This record gives sequence, structure tokens and C-alpha cells, in this order.
Amino acid sequence: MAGDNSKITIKLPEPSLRRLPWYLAYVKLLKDRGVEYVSSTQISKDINVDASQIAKDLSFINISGKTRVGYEVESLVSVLEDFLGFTDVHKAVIFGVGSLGAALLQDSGLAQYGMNVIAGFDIKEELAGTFINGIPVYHVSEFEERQKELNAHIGILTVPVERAQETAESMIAGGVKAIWNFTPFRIRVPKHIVVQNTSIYAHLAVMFNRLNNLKK
Ligand SMILES: NC(=O)c1ccc[n+]([C@@H]2O[C@H](COP(=O)([O-])OP(=O)(O)OC[C@H]3O[C@@H](n4cnc5c(N)ncnc54)[C@H](O)[C@@H]3O)[C@@H](O)[C@H]2O)c1
Repeated sequence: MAGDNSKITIKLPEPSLRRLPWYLAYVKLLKDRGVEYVSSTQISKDINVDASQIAKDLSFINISGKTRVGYEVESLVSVLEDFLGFTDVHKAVIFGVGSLGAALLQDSGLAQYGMNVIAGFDIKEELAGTFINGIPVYHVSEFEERQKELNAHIGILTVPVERAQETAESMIAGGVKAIWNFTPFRIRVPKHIVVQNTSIYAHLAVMFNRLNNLKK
């Protein structure tokens, strides 16, 4: 059953936290198909994660299955979305509106996961005053002033690697509390700032490595 204290108050292990969005994507599909209940065994079969692991992961959030029928799909969707913070609106700004930054501005998928990108900032004068996907792009020099109204707590970092540290610092000076870092640079930040490094290339290395192991 869904409870009302399902927000992130519990500290669950990171591997479990990483699996929760998979469960969510899967149960959302079931919901769209009109399925009412799902068991951990069924989830396990379809997404290839051990059933006992699923039951354990879901025990961290405030939902329990019913004997024989399993979890109620609709409440599982809403409890997972709520727990993962996808129903909150996190306001974000993007620094570096180049090929990656502009692609992220185009991505409507972020909003579905609770990330509302409200502005882009770049050093290129010609980008200032333009809009991508309806989102305004400003010159970086305007950040502090704009931030008074934007009040974004998340900064998405897509500047060239050699600009990463200084840009992270100006984001923090402007009130950003969490940085989603797409650059390959390991930025240094004060302890209270959350940093999430994301690289599609890091996943490539894992894939290549597994592929090579297959050949042996
Ligand atoms: N994590 C990933 O999976 C992934 C994938 C592709 C690229 N990247 C990284 O993302 C970054 C951007 O890549 P790209 O291909 O979009 O580059 P790009 O050159 O197309 O875009 C970079 C943009 O940043 C702007 N910029 C430069 N200095 C700035 C500053 N101080 N403040 C604000 N904007 C500034 C530039 O004017 C440009 O528009 C690079 O660090 C790259 O290594 C990461």
C-alpha cells in the first residue's frame, strides 16, 4: 500500500536506488496496458533481475505486495515516482549550449523525470537571446542577475573540459546546489554540493570490455 511518508527519508543502498527507475519504467508500461497487479516474480522474468532482489529493493520504499496477487501497479508507479523525486519539479539551468547542451534542451524526457530545464547559458554572444525548444538562452555574464528570478538549484555542466572547474564555481556562487557534470573533468566542489558525473563513454568501455571477454 502507498503511504504518505514515502519521500527519501530512508537511506537505501545506491545499487537499489539505481534499479528503482528500471522498475518504474516497467510498471509504467504495465499501467498503460491496464494491468492491475504484478508480482516480483513477473517483474523478474521481464526485466531480468532476481525476484528476491526486487522484493528487497521495493521493501525500502513504502509499498508492500498482497499475497498471491503482488503489487498494485498504479500505487507502485506513484510511490516509485514520488520516492525517486520524479514528481517534484527540480529547476535546472544548462551551462554550455553546444551540441550536447542543446540536445539536452531539446529533450522533453527530462521533464518526465522531474527535471525542468528553464534556461541555458553560454559565452557565445550569438546564442544570447535565442530560444531552444522554447527555453531561453542567455549570456553567462547574466547568470547571477537571472538567477534571482530563476532560482535554479541544479546546474547541468556541458562546457568544454577546460572550462569545467571555473564554470562549476560560478554555478555554485549563483546558488546551484547540485551539478550534473557531463564533462570528463572531475570537478572539485564544497562538501554540501551534490555532484553527479555522467558519461556515455564510460558505459562504452564497459560494453567493449564485455564484448572482448565474449571473444575469449
Ligand atoms: N558525458 C557524456 O556522455 C558526453 C557526451 C558528449 C560530450 N560530453 C562533454 O560535454 C562537453 C560539451 O561537449 P559538446 O560536444 O556539446 O561541445 P561543444 O563545443 O559543442 O559545446 C560547448 C559549448 O560550451 C560553451 N562554453 C564554453 N565556455 C563556456 C563557459 N565558460 N560558460 C558557458 N558556456 C561555455 C561553448 O560556447 C559551446 O557552445 C564537453 O566537455 C564534452 O567532453 C560529454
